[in-house]
Amino acid sequence: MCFRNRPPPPDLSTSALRFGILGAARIAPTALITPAKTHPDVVVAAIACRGKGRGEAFAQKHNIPKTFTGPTAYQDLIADPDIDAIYIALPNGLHFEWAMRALQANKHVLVEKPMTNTAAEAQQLFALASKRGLVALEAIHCTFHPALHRAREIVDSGELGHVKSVAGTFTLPSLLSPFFFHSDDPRFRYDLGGGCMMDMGVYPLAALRFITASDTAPLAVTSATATGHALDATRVDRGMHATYTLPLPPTWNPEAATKADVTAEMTVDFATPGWGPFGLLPRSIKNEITVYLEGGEVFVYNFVSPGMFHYIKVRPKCGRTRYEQAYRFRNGWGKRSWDSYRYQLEAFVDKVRGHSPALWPEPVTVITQLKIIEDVYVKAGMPPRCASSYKARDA
Ligand SMILES: NC(=O)C1=CN([C@@H]2O[C@H](COP(=O)(O)OP(=O)(O)OC[C@H]3O[C@@H](n4cnc5c(N)ncnc54)[C@H](OP(=O)(O)O)[C@@H]3O)[C@@H](O)[C@H]2O)C=CC1
Ligand SMILES: O=C1OC[C@@H](O)[C@H](O)[C@H]1O
Repeated sequence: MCFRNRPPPPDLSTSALRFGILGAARIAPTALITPAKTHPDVVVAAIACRGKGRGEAFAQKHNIPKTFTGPTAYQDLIADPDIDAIYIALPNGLHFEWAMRALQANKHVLVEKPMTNTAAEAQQLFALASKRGLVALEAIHCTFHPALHRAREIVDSGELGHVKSVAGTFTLPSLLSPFFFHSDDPRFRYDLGGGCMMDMGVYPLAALRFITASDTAPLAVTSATATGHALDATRVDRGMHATYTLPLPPTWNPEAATKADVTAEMTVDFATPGWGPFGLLPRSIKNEITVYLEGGEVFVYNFVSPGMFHYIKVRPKCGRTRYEQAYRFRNGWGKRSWDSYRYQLEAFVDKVRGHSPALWPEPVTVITQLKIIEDVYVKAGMPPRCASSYKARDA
């Protein structure tokens, strides 16, 4: 548990950005409702939920003034002229349709990760946003946190020389898995864009691309091994291990850029089995990135939720190991109390307001990541996630 000073609630300006949420999702309070409480320019104004009772209870619990329920709830919320931006916290396979519908209604969109099921869909979505002058952001929150920026800075500083390889792991032990997911979770449904690579996989992939400044470069997938989920073993991955070659900018590692010897590796799992006799010994949660450089290693503990707690271990081959933490940017910007979701919201609002966010992923970053995910599935012998049947009228 983390005890940190919370700043007092800000005065809301009357012109604050008015968010509507699609889906009374578990992640909505963490990703938007709580961060919005400390953002002076954001109001969560409406929630849309298919179930009447659930929607009303959610609205009451989170003090959301307007509730849309029933089969047309999502479309009704999107059509509300009182709403400026839509937060889409639906199963992955529905992101494209509802983000497109929201953009068509001239709303900005904050879309949960992964942005869409396919790279082509993300391309279409960004094209529409750009055509209409709207903001579209994929909510890979950890890359907005100063901790990942600091790790990138250390790697980039050259103090440990050139990058040789990078590894990211985000796994949950099988013992804890049932506390996180029900058996009917959309994460296990192929038709809803499920699979561990689509879910937990987006974090190490985005983080290792970000920390090594290869976030706009196409990674070549060199191997991928999926462990099928018991509910749909040939299409839905419970776990995924993938390796890549990483085209780092030549200024970083000229030798490697020509020999393509910078490698990346990632492992994700919804439910890593135990080990030892009969697999009875439990594993722990793993949530870490390591960059191996010529002169040592940079290790980030808890790269997924660094706002809660994290550390960056810089371990030179010669010399003393040091530990760093970064809850604010080096220039002092940010707040110790902000988590990654709060930094992400700050960036979103800055973009809508025409200011320069501390980080803004270009469409190519998001589209490339989805293409890499498609390649991973193919390499692992599983079908890439299916495209939405939704046909946008204005795309
Ligand atoms: N940024 C982050 O840290 C996290 C992001 N996520 C992402 O957020 C999204 C939602 O995840 P999570 O909060 O766990 O999801 P939940 O299962 O808690 O909620 C999903 C919502 O989707 C709606 N929904 C609409 N159609 C369906 C359907 N066919 N089956 C199931 N639900 C449906 C439901 O809304 P209704 O209320 O209308 O019934 C439900 O509330 C995912 O894309 C996931 O990847 C998830 C966890 C963490
Ligand atoms: O942070 C997370 O951890 C567990 C995942 O299933 C979830 O979707 C993800 O965003």
